[in-house]
Amino acid sequence: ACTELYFTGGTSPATDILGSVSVRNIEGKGLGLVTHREMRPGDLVMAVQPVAILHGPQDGMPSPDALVEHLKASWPTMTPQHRTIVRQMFVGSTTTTFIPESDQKQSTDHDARAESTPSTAASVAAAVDFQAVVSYNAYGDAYEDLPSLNLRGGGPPRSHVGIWPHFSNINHACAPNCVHYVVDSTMVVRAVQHIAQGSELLISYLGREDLAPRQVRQAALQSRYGFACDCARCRTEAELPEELQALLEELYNTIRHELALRFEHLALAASAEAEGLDGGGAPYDNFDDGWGAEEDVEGCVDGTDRITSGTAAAAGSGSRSAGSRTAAEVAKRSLRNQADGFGAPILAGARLASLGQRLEECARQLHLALHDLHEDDEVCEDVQAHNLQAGGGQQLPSAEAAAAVASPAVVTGSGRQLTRVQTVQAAAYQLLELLHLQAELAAAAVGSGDGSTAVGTRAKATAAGALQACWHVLDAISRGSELQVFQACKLLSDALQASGFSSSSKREDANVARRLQSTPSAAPPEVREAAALLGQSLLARYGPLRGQQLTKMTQAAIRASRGFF
Ligand SMILES: C[S@@+](CC[C@H](N)C(=O)[O-])C[C@H]1O[C@@H](n2cnc3c(N)ncnc32)[C@H](O)[C@@H]1O
Repeated sequence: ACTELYFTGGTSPATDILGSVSVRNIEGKGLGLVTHREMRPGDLVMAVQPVAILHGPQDGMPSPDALVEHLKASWPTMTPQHRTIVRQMFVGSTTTTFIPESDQKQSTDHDARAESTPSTAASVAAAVDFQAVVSYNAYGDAYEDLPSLNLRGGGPPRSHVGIWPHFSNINHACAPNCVHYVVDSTMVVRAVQHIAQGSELLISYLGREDLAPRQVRQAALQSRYGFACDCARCRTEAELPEELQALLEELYNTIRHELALRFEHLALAASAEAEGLDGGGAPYDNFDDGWGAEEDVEGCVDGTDRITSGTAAAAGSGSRSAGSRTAAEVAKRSLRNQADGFGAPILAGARLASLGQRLEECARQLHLALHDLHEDDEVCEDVQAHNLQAGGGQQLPSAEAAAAVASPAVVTGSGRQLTRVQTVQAAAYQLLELLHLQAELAAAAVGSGDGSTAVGTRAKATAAGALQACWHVLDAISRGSELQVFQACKLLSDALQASGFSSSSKREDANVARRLQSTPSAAPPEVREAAALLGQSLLARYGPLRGQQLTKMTQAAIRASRGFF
């Protein structure tokens, strides 16, 4: 259902499409949305039009305050149904009384009568806490779904801040069973897992912060939405040994506040050097990575987050790249942007080597912790442990530990409950991303030399392994997310290039999806495997697409991912 939405230029369904779902009281959470039938990955939960929305340029997302003013101003002309929806929205307390479905129409009619004159509408408006409605229910992002924007031939991506009916009833989980995104002005929600009939439908409120360890996620949710998250992932992570939880937090801080910045500095220095400037001596800690201080993030529209307060949206630039990319992504993007100016001397240089050592040391610590966890974990059936046990833990050299941590075999768990190992990997996601980047750079540096050394081959294997591990981590905690789709695109592009199935020319790449579909057996196994992973991500995000539609969506996703990384 609703696949046309992705392909037709800017037109949105005139009416809301709602799957078989309804609002229920959920213990400890107030209201929530449950499904009346079993759902599969890709099933549509809803495609709904906003009650109120403001658009802006990508780097100028409208502020929550502007949305508050917009709501107030449009109140008199809003449909009675929309007014009722807004008045019943969560405003900071979970004591909202649940209105049974059978009474909802009645109450809507009653509200419509009560507000039929402008003066009653004005007095009702005075009683609505618009600020709180926006704080707890609005959602903003620096851009809409990029592959479908691409398909619809839309112009530059627009930012948006809005409120959508039904969507605002969905509660949060750190490894949710649904994905959500905006196409034009339509909010689309789809199931990304098998969901049993009667289960609660859940999304993530966190954006990229869902790649952080439990303490960081919990602090964000508490300060922005006022609740202590007790989801399955949080509970599993809370049961990890305390030292391991502390290590994950430490690794997260090291990666985010130190190593990603150093990688970015390396990129800037490289480009300065390429231009003949003396950029190499600048202290890395003077670089602004676009994240701002941790405290600054609080209370802003954080990328894919909902709005957290009426204060200025997206502190700083208001763009998703500042608000919700991981620090590793920022570094990656920066490096790729500079790719033209990159010279082998920098890539092969001492700085890359010392960064690599720091990363490998982090990976070694994580490897040892995973090794202990595995030994400790008698029922860890779906974890293939060979790479955890390789080298007997303590003795494993750090480079091999890095390769082992980056191996996707660690995260092949397919059970519906996250394993403890999967929660550890998810909390260390940014380490995997940087390992991938570092290995890719190392391979490129060797490649620019004699191009065929064992070091280069190993680096390439580590890079591919780390990228696959990233995909699997995302499959466990945010299947169907934009990031998972884009990581799959990168995997496919890399596999195509490595196998020689496709040249690196863009024109050639644009035909990749078509060729893969028409002659799948002609593709080498690693290409078919990467194409299958991309297919899974696309199914979860966009529902079942067939023939031409799937080909077009694959091409659009690959194009959009190029602009992203
Ligand atoms: C957009 S509303 C979601 C619907 C809301 N539960 C209601 O009663 O209308 C967001 C609020 O729901 C509550 N909430 C969402 N996810 C929760 C969770 N996992 N645990 C507890 N409360 C949650 C929090 O109070 C949060 O501020």
